[in-house]
Amino acid sequence: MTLILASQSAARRAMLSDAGVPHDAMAPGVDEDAAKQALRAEGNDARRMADALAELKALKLSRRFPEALVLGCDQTLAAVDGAMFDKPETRDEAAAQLRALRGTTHRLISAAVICLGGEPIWRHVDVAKLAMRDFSDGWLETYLDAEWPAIAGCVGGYRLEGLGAQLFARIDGSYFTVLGLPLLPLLDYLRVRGVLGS
Ligand SMILES: Nc1nc2c(ncn2[C@H]2C[C@H](O)[C@@H](COP(=O)(O)OP(=O)(O)OP(=O)(O)O)O2)c(=O)[nH]1
Repeated sequence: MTLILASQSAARRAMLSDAGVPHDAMAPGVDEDAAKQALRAEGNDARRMADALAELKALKLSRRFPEALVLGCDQTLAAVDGAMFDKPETRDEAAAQLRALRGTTHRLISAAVICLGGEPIWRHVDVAKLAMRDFSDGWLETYLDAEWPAIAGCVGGYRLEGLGAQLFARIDGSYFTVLGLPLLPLLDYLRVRGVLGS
């Protein structure tokens, strides 16, 4: 049975490929901004947002390919005060987000939903807690000189790998969840489904 990844995320595609999961990747073709706005207006928290957006993406392609397993994913960030951050559109926005997060612990919530025949059949939400150190403004500029615009596609305005490791004092949770996919629970399920060997 084919697995379709309903995602344009390079990180998600790489995680699946590197883990030996055969899949086709396709853009989910949903208006995420409109969906996020509606979900926020309904008062959904970061966890519910991630789960609902992951399902939306998976459902959209599952209706087109009802015979395939379709995986949708989404990641949200909740700051210690409950504020939600998304992907920065400018370097200044990335700087502002990182200044707001430094010296605090925030949560990255990564959700995955699998649909078959237009119906959700599996879902998992995983949370990582990241304690960001109180880095200096000077160090922040060094980081952005090196990492902008590569971090423009990342929730929170950072990549953990590479120089991004210097942002953090401590991380509790899965590396994969930080990169946007609850990979280990997904692999478990794919073994149950017989997509992967056990
Ligand atoms: N390489 C890397 N990517 C990260 C990291 N943290 C988050 N990301 C990326 C993974 C996802 O592509 C993106 C999370 O944003 P979304 O969940 O909205 O996914 P995105 O719009 O990129 O793709 P999709 O909606 O799945 O088509 O941030 C990290 O530490 N390293």
